Formats: sequence, C-alpha cells, structure tokens
Amino acid sequence: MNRVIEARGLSRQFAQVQAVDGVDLSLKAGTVLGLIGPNGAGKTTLLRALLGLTDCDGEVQVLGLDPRREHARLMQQVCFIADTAVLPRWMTVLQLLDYVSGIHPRFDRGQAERFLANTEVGVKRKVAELSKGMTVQLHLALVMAIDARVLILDEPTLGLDILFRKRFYEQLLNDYFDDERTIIISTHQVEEVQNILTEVVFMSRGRVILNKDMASFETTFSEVHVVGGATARAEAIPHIGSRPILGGRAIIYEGVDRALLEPLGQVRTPSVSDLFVAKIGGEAHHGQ
Ligand SMILES: Nc1ncnc2c1ncn2[C@@H]1O[C@H](COP(=O)(O)OP(=O)(O)OP(=O)(O)O)[C@@H](O)[C@H]1O
Repeated sequence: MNRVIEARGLSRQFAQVQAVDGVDLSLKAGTVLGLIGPNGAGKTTLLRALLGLTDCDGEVQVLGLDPRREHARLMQQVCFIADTAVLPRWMTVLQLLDYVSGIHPRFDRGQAERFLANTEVGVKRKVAELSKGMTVQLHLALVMAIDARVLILDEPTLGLDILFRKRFYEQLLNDYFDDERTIIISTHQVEEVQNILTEVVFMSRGRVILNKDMASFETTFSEVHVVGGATARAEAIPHIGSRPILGGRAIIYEGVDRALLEPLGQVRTPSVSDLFVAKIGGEAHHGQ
C-alpha cells in the first residue's frame, strides 16, 4: 500500500451545517500537508473524520484501516494534537512523563526530556501552574516523542510566541520528519509553515478549493510586480488576484506562461498566504 491516507467523497453534516462536503484526499508517506482555510471551513471536522473521532459519509482509509471501524488500531499508529487543555492539570510534568511512558508503547521518554530541556517548562511543576504557551510546549514534547507514522496537528502552535513557533517547525522537520512519516498541519499561520510543506490544501465551506504539491504550485501560479504603464497590460491578462504594493501592484495568475509575464515586471511564485487570499478571499466575496 503506498497511499497512507485515501479519502473519496468524504462528507460530514451537522444538523444545518455541511461541515465537510465531498472531500477527496490522497497522501503518500513522506508528505507534509498544510491544511489551510478560514474559520469554520471544516478543517478540524475533516481531521477528526480521518481519525474516526467523528462519523462521516464516503470512503476513507488511513494506513489501510477504516477509521470508523478500526479506530483503536489506527490510534496506535497515529498521533493527534488538538486541544492542549486535555493534559491532566493536577499532575507534575514528571508524573505526566511517567504516565505517558506507561500507556504509550511508542513513547520515547528521553526524547521528550531533551525537548523540554530547551523550554522553560520545569519538570517539577504542576501542569496547572504552567502558562498557556508552556502547556503547549509540554504537549508538543509528548507528541514529538511518540513514534507515529501519521502525525496530525490541528493548530499546533496556537498560543506560542514566535520564537517557539519557529523552533517547533524546525524541530519537527529536522528531528521528527522522515520519508516514512506523513504529517498534516492545520494552521492559520501560513507563512510559518510554507517552507516545510510538500503539499497544500485550501478548504472553504467544507470543500477543497486547491490541492497541490509544492512543485506544481510553483509552475501553476505566478505573481508579477508591476508599476506604471505595465499595470493596465498586466490586468488585461486573466488573473485571480491583484493587490496594491509599494509603488505598484502585485498580480497573481494561474496557469499563465511566465514568458508572457516577464516583460511586464518582476515575476515570482506567490506566497501561499497571498494565494490563499486571492483564492478564498474572492470566493467568500462572491458568495455574499
Ligand atoms: N459538533 C458539532 N456540532 C455542530 N456543528 C459543528 C460541530 N463541529 C463543527 N461544526 C460546524 O462545522 C463547521 C466546520 O467546523 P470546523 O471546526 O471543522 O472548522 P475549522 O475549519 O476547523 O475552523 P477553525 O479554523 O475556526 O478551527 C462549522 O460551521 C462548525 O460550526
């Protein structure tokens, strides 16, 4: 089996809300997927459906298992970080390390301790006494020390300061990620993850709006910075986004030959977040 995650027509409806609406997803080992979408887009519901934590319609397999029927087996091979509030607040950090060592066969306690040594989290303190950011650091230390084939991170760095966010992603890539693993990161902090992604999915209103590997992202999308008279010519070419920048405009194109754009100004690949605004900002606007 070379697909780690395979979903077809995955849907989840809550009363009035179609939280996930016919999503197809196919990921192989060695993927770092960024799942990007506005609030309420359905990201958490999709991740929970992949893990069998919420019911869903459609076909879904993770590591060859059906998360709805084989949830317990699946959870032995995946690691999910979502809500940092679930750590037992009355335990000390040391007690928590003992506890996780006892329950999780794939937990490497030494690795968790090495990770914590680089943080402000004192191992003798109670979880309840830690700041929000420290609680998240503790949670991450536990997660990164679990040898899982699939790691699902839902807003992993929420509440962390910028230095720690950077360090977290560096560490994730250098110390955790390898060809055997698959990581999905759902986040609003797109700029911070874009350099570590191999694939990106944009979600809006339960649907996948964009699903690209980063190599084809670069060949599909272009951004041109235009000034003066070139602006009108650039805007005459069908584009998906246009925004003011210092002294001119940045215009984003999909599927336009770069040779056509080069005479107009400086051509580059748009950032994932600028493309997100162009795609989803427009979408939200048209829907209103
Ligand atoms: N248990 C539930 N019962 C009813 N509606 C729900 C439930 N869980 C999610 N929803 C709805 O489904 C939609 C998608 O929610 P979801 O939490 O998956 O979005 P999200 O993309 O993760 O959002 P955010 O970025 O704000 O965390 C929302 O409209 C939400 O209100």
